[in-house]
This record gives sequence, structure tokens and C-alpha cells, in this order.
Amino acid sequence: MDKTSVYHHIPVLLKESVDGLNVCSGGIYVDVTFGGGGHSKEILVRLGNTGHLYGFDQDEDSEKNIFSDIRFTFVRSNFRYLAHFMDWHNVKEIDGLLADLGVSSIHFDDCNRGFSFRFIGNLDMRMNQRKGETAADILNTYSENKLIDMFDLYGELKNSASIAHAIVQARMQREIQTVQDFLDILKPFVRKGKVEKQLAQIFQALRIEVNKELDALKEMLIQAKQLLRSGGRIAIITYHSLEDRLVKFFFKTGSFYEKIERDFYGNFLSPFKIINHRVIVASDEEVKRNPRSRSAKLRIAEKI
Ligand SMILES: C[S@@+](CC[C@H](N)C(=O)[O-])C[C@H]1O[C@@H](n2cnc3c(N)ncnc32)[C@H](O)[C@@H]1O
Repeated sequence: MDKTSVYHHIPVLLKESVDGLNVCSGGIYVDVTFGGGGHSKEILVRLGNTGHLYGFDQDEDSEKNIFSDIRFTFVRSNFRYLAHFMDWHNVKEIDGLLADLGVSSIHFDDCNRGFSFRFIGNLDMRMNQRKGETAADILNTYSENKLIDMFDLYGELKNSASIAHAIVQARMQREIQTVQDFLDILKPFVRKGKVEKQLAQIFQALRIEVNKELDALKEMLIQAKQLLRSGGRIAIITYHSLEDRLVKFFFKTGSFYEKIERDFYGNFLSPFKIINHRVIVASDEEVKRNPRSRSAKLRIAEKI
């Protein structure tokens, strides 16, 4: 990818998610996954002169898409530091937050980033290329047990132990560096007819581990709960069941770590009112236009 040009990413569930925020013209909003700026642009269209939007992204490339609009501030950071940066900008309360999780399609299809098994290149997978372990580092250094846990938890694979064992054997011969090196190791473990699905699960597990995606999501949701004003909205688009389960659980209980509060009858006492009880998915027309939207799930809640 050209290092200077703006990149384009077709925003998923655009109308549904921004409608879900109930944007009020003077409100303060946060798009924690700015990316190509598609959702941010739509929020700005609905925001008046006194409103403000903060856009977070940890990926350097997203900076090329920053708008020049006095109602917009870009924050180059992982969204797990949401509260810190809002405090730094002297924001005590927000009216809405949107997250469109995962990797932008441009990066997914970039052979230099290593996110996809379809493009042969370095096994990097870091969204923030300034720091942290790459996917190759993980495959070359994690113990066999740690690799098993990773594939079990994040890939929900049935043959995690065999795959982890093969990785440990292979790296004794030669360091694993590229997508092709990894695919060569995986070849005996992917069943014909299910190749795409299994490779997607394996690559997903590795990407979640590299970017600590589930931890970041949990931390951001807890901070969003504190920052949202009463009546403020939160809209989250997920692309796999691990994330969707977390979001669903959080909207229902308002918690991950502390004791979950219940009423006399045992019902959860959540600080959120769920806006869509049935998860929102892309229409057939949207899936046809943008196949990436196929796995998207949108959940919206309102702070009580
Ligand atoms: C699916 S794209 C968002 C696309 C955007 N909604 C649009 O319409 O162009 C997800 C973006 O979120 C960023 N991202 C993912 N996890 C993040 C995190 N924990 N902190 C900050 N940015 C993150 C990725 O770098 C990527 O640019």
C-alpha cells in the first residue's frame, strides 16, 4: 500500500450503527475504531457546530484519513486507553461511542501485514506496528501449552494440541518467518473442503493474541460505561462470536471483573437498556455490495 495516500474502506452497517447512536447536535461522541473514517464522517454529518467527535485508532495508516474539521480530534492510541485520553482532553462525559472492531479491509488485504492466509508475506499481524510481538515472534517463542491455549480459546479449534506440537517441532529446524512457513506447517491439519474455515480460525486466534484484542475490548467497554452520560448510546459492531459474546454479556450485566449485581429475583442489574434485543446483521443487499459485512453483528445499548 502507498504510504501517503488516503485509503478507502467500505463502512459496514453504517446507517444502522450511526442511527443507533441517536446523535444530538451538540453532543460529544467517540469513534474508537476510526480506520478509513467512514463511520466518523457520518457522525460528523449529523453533528452541529457545537458538537465534537474524537476518533481513536492505533494503526499508523489511519492517520492519512484524518479530516480537517474543527469538530474532530484524532487520537493515535489503542482504545484500551480511552478514559486516559478523554481525561487528557478534559472530557468528563460522552453522549455516544461507536466501535467497528477488527482490521480494516485494506490492511487485511495487504501482503506486508500478514493478517490473511491468502497473501504470502511476513507474519506480522500487529495493528500498531510500533510495538509488541509479531505473530512470528509468538509462534517462535510461546511454549507448547501456551500455543494450545491460544488456539483453543481464540480459534475454538478441536486439534489445537496437534497444531501446537507441529509448530514446536518445525521451529526447532528453522525459524518461522512468513505466512508460507506457517501454511506449510498447517497443511496436514486442515481438512479438505474446510480449508478456508479452518485457516480463518487459526489466523484469527493468532491475530487476537498478537493484538490482545479481547482484553482491549473488555477494558474499553468498562471505561465507556463510566464515561457515558445517562441516556448516552453505545453501538458495537463485531465480526466473530468471541467478541459478540463479550459485548452481549456486558450489555446484559455491565460487568466483567466485579461482582455482577442482581435484584431480589436474581435478574441482572445492568446499567444499560438494550436497544436491539435481536442482533442487527447486514441486509442481503449490503452483503452483496460488501462481502466483509457478512459476519458483522451490531448491538446497541443505552446507559440508564
Ligand atoms: C474495521 S476497521 C474500522 C473502519 C471504520 N469504521 C471505517 O468506516 O472506515 C477497524 C479499525 O480499528 C482499529 N482498531 C482495532 N482495534 C483497535 C484498538 N484496540 N485500539 C485502537 N484501534 C483499533 C484498526 O486499526 C482499524 O483501523
